[in-house]
Amino acid sequence: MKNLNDPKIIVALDFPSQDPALALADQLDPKKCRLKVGKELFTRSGPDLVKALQGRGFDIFLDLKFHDIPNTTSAAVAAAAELGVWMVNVHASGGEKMMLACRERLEAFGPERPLLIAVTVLTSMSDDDLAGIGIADSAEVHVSRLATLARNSGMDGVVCSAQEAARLKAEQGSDFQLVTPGIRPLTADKGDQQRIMTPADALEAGSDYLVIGRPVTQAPDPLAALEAIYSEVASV
Ligand SMILES: O=C(O)c1cc(=O)[nH]c(=O)n1[C@@H]1O[C@H](COP(=O)(O)O)[C@@H](O)[C@H]1O
Repeated sequence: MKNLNDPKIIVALDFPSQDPALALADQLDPKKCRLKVGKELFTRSGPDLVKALQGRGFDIFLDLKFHDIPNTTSAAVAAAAELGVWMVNVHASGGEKMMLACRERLEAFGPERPLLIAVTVLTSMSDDDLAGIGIADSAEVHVSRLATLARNSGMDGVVCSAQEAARLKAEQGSDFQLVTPGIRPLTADKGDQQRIMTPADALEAGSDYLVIGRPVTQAPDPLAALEAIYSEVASV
């Protein structure tokens, strides 16, 4: 991993409450990773926890995957920007008007606004799961469609599987940020993820940021697990 001032690994702090989240953060280094605060932790511990993590020097990806009518979603994104988070996300399935409203609302925050990212198809979903919600296309095709919609709606990038990264970089261009969860080091369990890739393969494929949760947070020594991933990708 070449540039440690722009850490490419985002550790998902999927903890039930503030204490274990801060305990893990205190074992990590803001020069080596960013942190993701998601639904469970934010619902319990809220903006104060985000501020506590920012106070420790970490950039925060607020992963609340907003998906609602344009007025509601854009107001939520503005609230995230006021919190000073580095990245915030919405569901691309919310549509063009919703995403455009979010982007327009963020303009007021100037160049320091958060990166605005759209979730395409969740990495826990297979082609069969998509069929179950009435989408006959493969995940790869549907992700491409949603990524094009997201770019045309002013998004800075998308959340997708690293399996789709090479195709999306070719289709959307190198500036369009690819944030890829479903990352599994060679020795890790797949868990509930379906569309997975190793950290090194994901970076090779064009991922800009790797979102990694349990392989780090559930490891007996989380810092050692993070360092092992850095070693695994050292040549990329
Ligand atoms: O938006 C996300 O971060 C996200 C999107 C997606 O499609 N899949 C996905 O796993 N995530 C998040 O990425 C993290 C993955 O965690 P692990 O599976 O434990 O590595 C979780 O916090 C998920 O909420």
